[in-house]
Amino acid sequence: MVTEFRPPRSDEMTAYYRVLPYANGYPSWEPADAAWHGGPEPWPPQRSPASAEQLETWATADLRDTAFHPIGAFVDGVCVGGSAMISFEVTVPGGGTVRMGGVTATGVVATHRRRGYLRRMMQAMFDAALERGEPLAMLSASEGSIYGRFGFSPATHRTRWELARHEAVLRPAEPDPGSLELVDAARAKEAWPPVHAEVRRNRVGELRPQPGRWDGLSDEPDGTNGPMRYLLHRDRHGHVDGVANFRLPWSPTAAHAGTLVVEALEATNPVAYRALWELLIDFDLTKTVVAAARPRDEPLRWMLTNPRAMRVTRQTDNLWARLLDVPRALTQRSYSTPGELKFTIDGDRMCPANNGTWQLRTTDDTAATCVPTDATPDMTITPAALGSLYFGGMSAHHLAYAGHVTPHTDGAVDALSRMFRTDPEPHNSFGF
Ligand SMILES: CC(=O)SCCNC(=O)CCNC(=O)[C@H](O)C(C)(C)COP(=O)(O)OP(=O)(O)OC[C@H]1O[C@@H](n2cnc3c(N)ncnc32)[C@H](O)[C@@H]1OP(=O)(O)O
Repeated sequence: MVTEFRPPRSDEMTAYYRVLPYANGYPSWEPADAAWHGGPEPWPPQRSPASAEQLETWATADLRDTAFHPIGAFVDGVCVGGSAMISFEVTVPGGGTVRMGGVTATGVVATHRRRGYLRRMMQAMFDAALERGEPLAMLSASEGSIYGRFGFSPATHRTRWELARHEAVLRPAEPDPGSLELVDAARAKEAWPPVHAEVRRNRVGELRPQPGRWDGLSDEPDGTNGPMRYLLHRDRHGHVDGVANFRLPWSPTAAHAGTLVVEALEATNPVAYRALWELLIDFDLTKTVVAAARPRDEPLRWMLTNPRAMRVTRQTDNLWARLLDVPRALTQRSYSTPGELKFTIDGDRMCPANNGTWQLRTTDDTAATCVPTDATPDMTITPAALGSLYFGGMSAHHLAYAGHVTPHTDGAVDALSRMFRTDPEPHNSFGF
């Protein structure tokens, strides 16, 4: 038996897709009570396996895409597993961007699982990302127990909340000098990228969108979910500074009838943000608003006269991060305070160059250095914990309490927390 882990050849691309759950109509994520989509179903609606034509379309597009790096597991020439990394840029603390390999499209056929094929594909993808100069990897995890062993750890989070219309009363504010407009998909496609570009500059965790990111926006109904609706906000000068899209799905049950589902809402300033929500939370003939992929630190809560009216129905990790090249990644973000930390990493089997003791020095001008040192470390950090700390959304104290950070000197965890924490929290509004 010959087992290989390598990129699929162009004539193997459709076989490669056939091993992936989403191409087969199999579920792609775990069931959950309050599903990520707005509806009440715990799993996404059933999909048919992709047609031969669909597979060809994906293959043609992905073969042209220089940012798409597929990998396959082949047994005697037959593809039994697949994964891919997409080259992205992600916003990091300080507002800069870092090159990142986003792991996606992962599956091993059910007959070949638990034989180490994913581990081998992951190692090959890490090695290739390092060669391309990507010091970070990220992914969204189908199940929470799989990816910690590869050094990933939650870096951004998302929240699903519901708001009953009769309780959704906003605190008074100055009148909005701008305006709102309902538009079609073609207009939304034009308006969205510049709004997202500005949001992305100011939000740690946001990704530079892939080409074609908004191509799928449409006015066509999606079964009982109905058509997508698009709402723009313009400032007093007519510049678009906020966009939202939402649906009004049909429901067979009285309990879920009258739900307005907000798919996404992005605004570059608080006035646009408030104006978009003001319309959506008081939409005639609805009774509930559901937003399924929102940041944990949603300011709308604090615009309500009754903050408790926003009921969180699900909160979990979103993107997980993994530092592939510790010194390179750490010197590409900036830090809240100047300082110096010496920390040890050991046990990183997949990226062994990360092991050792490092001295991280940050200064007022936000430049940082990270070099090997023989000095006594202030703490030991697990490779995975560094992924959570990197984006600044995870408490160093929590990680120490849970045993992921072991302090060796007094005040080490306080210093780690002061230097790494970010506000607002990291968030990313779309995945990959
Ligand atoms: C980033 C994304 O794309 S998320 C989508 C992931 N895909 C899916 O969930 C689809 C269904 N599942 C699958 O196709 C496969 O089970 C995969 C891809 C998750 C894992 O592939 P495998 O080849 O079976 O994984 P592999 O044998 O390399 O396992 C490596 C380790 O992870 C563990 N592991 C693998 N899958 C799971 C799981 N679902 N739950 C818990 N542990 C798991 C293995 O036990 C093994 O543990 P070890 O390090 O202690 O030896």
